[in-house]
Amino acid sequence: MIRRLDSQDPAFATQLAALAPAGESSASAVAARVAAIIADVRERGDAALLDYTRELDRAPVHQRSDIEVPLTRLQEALDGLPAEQRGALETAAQRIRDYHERQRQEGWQYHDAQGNLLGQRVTPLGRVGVYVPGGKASYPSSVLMNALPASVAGVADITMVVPTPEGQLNELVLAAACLAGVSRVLTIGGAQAVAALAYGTETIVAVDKIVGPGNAYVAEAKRQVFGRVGIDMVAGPSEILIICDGGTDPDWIAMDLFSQAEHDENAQSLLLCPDADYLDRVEAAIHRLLPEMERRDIIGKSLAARGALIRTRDLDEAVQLSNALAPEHLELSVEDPLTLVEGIQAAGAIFMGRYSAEALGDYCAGPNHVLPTSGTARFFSPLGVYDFQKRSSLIMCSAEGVRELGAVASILARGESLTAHARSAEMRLAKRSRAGD
Ligand SMILES: NC(=O)c1ccc[n+]([C@@H]2O[C@H](COP(=O)([O-])OP(=O)(O)OC[C@H]3O[C@@H](n4cnc5c(N)ncnc54)[C@H](O)[C@@H]3O)[C@@H](O)[C@H]2O)c1
Ligand SMILES: N[C@H](CO)Cc1c[nH]c[nH+]1
Ligand SMILES: [Zn+2]
Repeated sequence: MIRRLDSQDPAFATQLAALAPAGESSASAVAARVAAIIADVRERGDAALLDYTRELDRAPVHQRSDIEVPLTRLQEALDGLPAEQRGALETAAQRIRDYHERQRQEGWQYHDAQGNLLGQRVTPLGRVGVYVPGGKASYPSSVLMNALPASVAGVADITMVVPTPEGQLNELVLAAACLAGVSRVLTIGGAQAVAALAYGTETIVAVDKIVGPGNAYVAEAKRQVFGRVGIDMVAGPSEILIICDGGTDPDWIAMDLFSQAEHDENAQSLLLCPDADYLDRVEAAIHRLLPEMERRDIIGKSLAARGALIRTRDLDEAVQLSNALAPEHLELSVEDPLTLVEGIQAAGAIFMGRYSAEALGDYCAGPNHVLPTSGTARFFSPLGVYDFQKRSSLIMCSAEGVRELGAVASILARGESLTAHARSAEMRLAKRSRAGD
């Protein structure tokens, strides 16, 4: 059910490469389908949205108002939650907000030696679209993780889209949208929702940036509309990579592997450990615990397709392999994680020590659970407040301050044969700023 690999095996590199996400052929079929959906939504607007939502989500939507959830319904959902669920959601929201408040960037400025003011102004994006996945499961936690950083950044208009298969609203998702201060909720999903957010329709105002995870159709649609709007990242299926020294309860590790496998058949769960006996015990735990899982079919398929228990030479080699894979979630389930973490170069989120289950980060630890996947942690970061802030450079030259700058600019502009640039700078060297002075 889950393969065993050994890093000392000559075939290891090939075996590891075979665990990469789905290949080019399925990707190009998805790309073609997505391009057609985007073109259709651009052409037919709301009518196309209604058609795709009926076809792909099997939802009974016939007019524009059928795909919008009134804001009063969000408050009703929050008020109607059992006290235990409401408490958990509010605790998670508060912890996520507290963490993200620390990410907010402020502008800055200074005066140079010539008396010119230089600086950076930081402002929130005006309007963002938040994609909340909803095809195979509902994700109230993703509502909080996407919308709260936008709200902390000061985004005034947060449009949330979420598919509702068969038209079934999820009360926790609506309640989370209420807590996160979402401005508008539309029950649409997939490439059609991304297209509507990027280009606008009769009833949906186009946004400046689209964030949030989703399946292959959502990821591809975000890739295709990038440039028209900003996006956070192109996320693939969920991943977990665990480095263990053999000292953690094997049941805990088996369950941590399941926790990402249960998201998707294409999710990836890897365990790296130098102790072969320990890997035997984890494998036994996997076989014993899997039948108890509600989503055992998905977990089983995911572990068989992309999972592996890998014996490494030592923990240092495990760190090197992890750096090469740059996993979305990395657990350092070892005695001294603070030393091991020093060697980690790329990972979306790092969970340190035997108690730090990845699942805690998914819901309520505080850091964001929207993370780079498929090796993109080499250059992408977790979703954060910084994704909802933009920066403008500030330059204010004084009559005295311009002298040195103008002379330098003039020389460099003439070196580029850009006479207008040069003269624009030179004119300010000689004259006062106001005509007639
Ligand atoms: N990274 C994160 O933070 C995070 C959080 C939660 C979920 N996830 C991931 O997000 C994904 C969610 O996927 P999902 O499918 O459950 O929900 P989803 O909302 O991403 O996708 C559902 C939509 O896909 C579209 N779709 C499905 N089949 C299609 C087809 N044949 N043609 C065109 N469009 C089609 C439909 O429009 C449907 O509304 C999973 O991979 C999960 O692991 C990631
Ligand atoms: N593990 C997912 C991100 O890869 C996030 C999530 C939401 N709910 C449970 N898990
Ligand atoms: Zn998860």
